[in-house]
Amino acid sequence: MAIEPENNDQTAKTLTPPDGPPVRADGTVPPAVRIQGLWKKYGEQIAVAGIDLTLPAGRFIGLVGPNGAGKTTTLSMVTGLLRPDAGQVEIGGHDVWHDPVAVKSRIGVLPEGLRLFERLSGRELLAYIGRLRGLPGAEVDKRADQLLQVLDLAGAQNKLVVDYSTGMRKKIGLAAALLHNPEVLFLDEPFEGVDPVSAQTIRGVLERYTSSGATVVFSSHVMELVESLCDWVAVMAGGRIRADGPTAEVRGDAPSLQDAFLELVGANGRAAGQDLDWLGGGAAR
Ligand SMILES: Nc1ncnc2c1ncn2[C@@H]1O[C@H](COP(=O)(O)OP(=O)(O)OP(=O)(O)O)[C@@H](O)[C@H]1O
Repeated sequence: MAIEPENNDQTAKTLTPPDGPPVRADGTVPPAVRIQGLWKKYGEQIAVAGIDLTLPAGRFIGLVGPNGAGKTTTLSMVTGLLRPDAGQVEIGGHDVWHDPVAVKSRIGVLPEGLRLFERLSGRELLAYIGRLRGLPGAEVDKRADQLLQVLDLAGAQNKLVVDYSTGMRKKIGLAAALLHNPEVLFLDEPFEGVDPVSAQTIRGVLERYTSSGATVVFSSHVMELVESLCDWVAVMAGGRIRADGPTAEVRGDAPSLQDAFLELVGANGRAAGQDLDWLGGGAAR
């Protein structure tokens, strides 16, 4: 499918946010994300139990928590993909549900279980997303070339997305989320299923992106990764925020963020498989 680029500078000016965090008229910078009283229940299951959380702009932020903590549900509500039962979310000072266009032009999202247009090539997918974002064709071409190159997808740019591997899907999804140079990028488990070389590549792209003043919020279970990448963390468990703040503060006196995390979510000292006395090659069957 050929998508002809069209020059539409005016729309691009409206939709493309400036580099770095936005500044209010009084010179202050609104937080990247402000969450107040956010609730979500699925039937009787409380997934998110009325959380309040403020994430500052220009940081590399990790949202961590055990399986079922409510991370995906929170990120889905914060990015406008899932309607909360109650509560309010603002991105850069704009309400996610009352001002969706302003919010969506400022954010990039790599959701969990990413759905892509499978019958487009990687290159066509970026061209299509660029047009949806209102970017001029020539600018989309330039950015797509650079993103495909940096993410090591240039050789696969004409391959259909349906034929991409898991890691390649993450990378083309990341390219699509970055194409319009958002102020805040939300990534749900961006490193899951990604080989160490690709993980290093993604990491480099994200570090470069935050160094220019943009904000990354990503969820992960890999504590070493979060500790080495993030300067701010929020720890979730049972639908609540257990701790949040600069990584060093949340870690406190614990030897590592992993230890602090286990303490915070109440998993320290939990018996690890003592009851499985039948398990193991040498045990009687
Ligand atoms: N669509 C749904 N219907 C019913 N329950 C759901 C649904 N989505 C999530 N839940 C429940 O809500 C809770 C939070 O789930 P969520 O996926 O947000 O957690 P998570 O922290 O992202 O977990 P993981 O790290 O395993 O991906 C869990 O108990 C889960 O079973």
